[in-house]
Amino acid sequence: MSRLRWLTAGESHGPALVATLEGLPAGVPVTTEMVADALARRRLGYGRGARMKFEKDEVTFLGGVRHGLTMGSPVAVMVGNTEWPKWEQVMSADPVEAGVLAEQARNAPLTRPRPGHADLAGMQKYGFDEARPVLERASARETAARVALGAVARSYLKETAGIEIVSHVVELAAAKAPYGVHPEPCDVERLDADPVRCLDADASKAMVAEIDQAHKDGDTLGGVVEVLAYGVPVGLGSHVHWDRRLDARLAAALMGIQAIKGVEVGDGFDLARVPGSKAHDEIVATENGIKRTSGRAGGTEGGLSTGELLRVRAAMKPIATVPRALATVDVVTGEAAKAHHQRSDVCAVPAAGIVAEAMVALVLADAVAEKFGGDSVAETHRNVQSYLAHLQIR
Ligand SMILES: Cc1cc2nc3c(=O)[nH]c(=O)nc-3n(C[C@H](O)[C@H](O)[C@H](O)COP(=O)(O)O)c2cc1C
Ligand SMILES: C=C(O[C@@H]1CC(C(=O)O)=C[C@@H](OP(=O)(O)O)[C@H]1O)C(=O)O
Repeated sequence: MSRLRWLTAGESHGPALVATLEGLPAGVPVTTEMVADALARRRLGYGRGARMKFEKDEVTFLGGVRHGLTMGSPVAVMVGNTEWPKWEQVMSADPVEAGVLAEQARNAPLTRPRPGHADLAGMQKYGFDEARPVLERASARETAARVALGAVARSYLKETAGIEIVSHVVELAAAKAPYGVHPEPCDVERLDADPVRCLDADASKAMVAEIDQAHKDGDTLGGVVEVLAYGVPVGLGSHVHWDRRLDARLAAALMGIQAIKGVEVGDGFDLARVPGSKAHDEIVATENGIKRTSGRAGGTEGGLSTGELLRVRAAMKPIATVPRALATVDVVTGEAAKAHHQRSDVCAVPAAGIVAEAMVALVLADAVAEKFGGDSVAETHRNVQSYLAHLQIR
């Protein structure tokens, strides 16, 4: 089934994140600049914390790419954490003398687990007496590695099938963009220039105001992002088994992003609130072939892509490290305490949109590789063209 395999490793304050992607054909255009640009987009967004301002993402390809093209071998990419020098002892892979560690304020044991994070359950499960070994990996810093692989997957999708992916913020706390299906790709540069990556100017202003207020209140916010994929051919995924369904694969991938608590395909939960006559996309014959009259289903039916615009949404909970710290228990004393808080994002919804784009790209790349195979980009492209040219019903 799955033709692509991918993994990430690395901690938030370790030397680097690394990621590998295996199963791509040869000939996918990939450059360091392409990945660096994708990572720069992940750093965008009003409401992010201090670390985003001073940390740089240092991209190095370790394998799989030569002279700007993949070779068919596993792609390995490293994203350096420029914070590392401050954490060299605290996060050292090799043992460090107790005396040296004791001098490190950063090494103070984190015994007041933060609600909404993996801290407490992770400490209990893995047998740690403080949260550092849990939070280092649970941190959304890891999403930089996914975005790096997502950039490679996007290039593959564009070259082989002409698929383009973009996300935008549709809700941020109480501020909401008007409903729209967006049949044509937007100007991505303009969208990225918006402080919250929202397509509606009035909603964008309201979202910025929400963030300013939360900042003043010592609070944090969540929101909803929508990912649109243009040019997805009919027939990715399948109705024949639950784990082949494209909608299920997209939902799992989006839910796998830190802090994502809900996923919708197309109109999602709203579809449950309207009668069937208003819930589905009717099929009509047009000069350009068979089409749907609306995009409520979000481009999948029965677990298969329909060839219409793919549209999925992900809901992010508010940042869990709330400045006005939440109640917890000090696990050493057993006494009531306030959760650890040093610095944090007020809102990371625009960044979560970029991560969601990467996850959608990886799922679609897997589905394209599975359906069309090929060991070179040219071969995959030929297979896509031939399939589309020979569709019996169109
Ligand atoms: C792009 C991005 C940035 C994030 N930044 C922060 C942050 O600065 N502080 C924080 O407490 N949580 C942040 N989070 C969320 C936490 O990592 C997440 O809430 C936590 O791991 C627990 O979420 P879970 O219950 O979904 O696993 C961020 C998430 C994403 C996707
Ligand atoms: C570093 C990134 O995001 C981090 C995600 C994060 C969390 O708890 O998820 C907490 C913050 O890190 P720190 O605890 O070091 O301040 C964010 O800055 C990043 O996105 O590159």
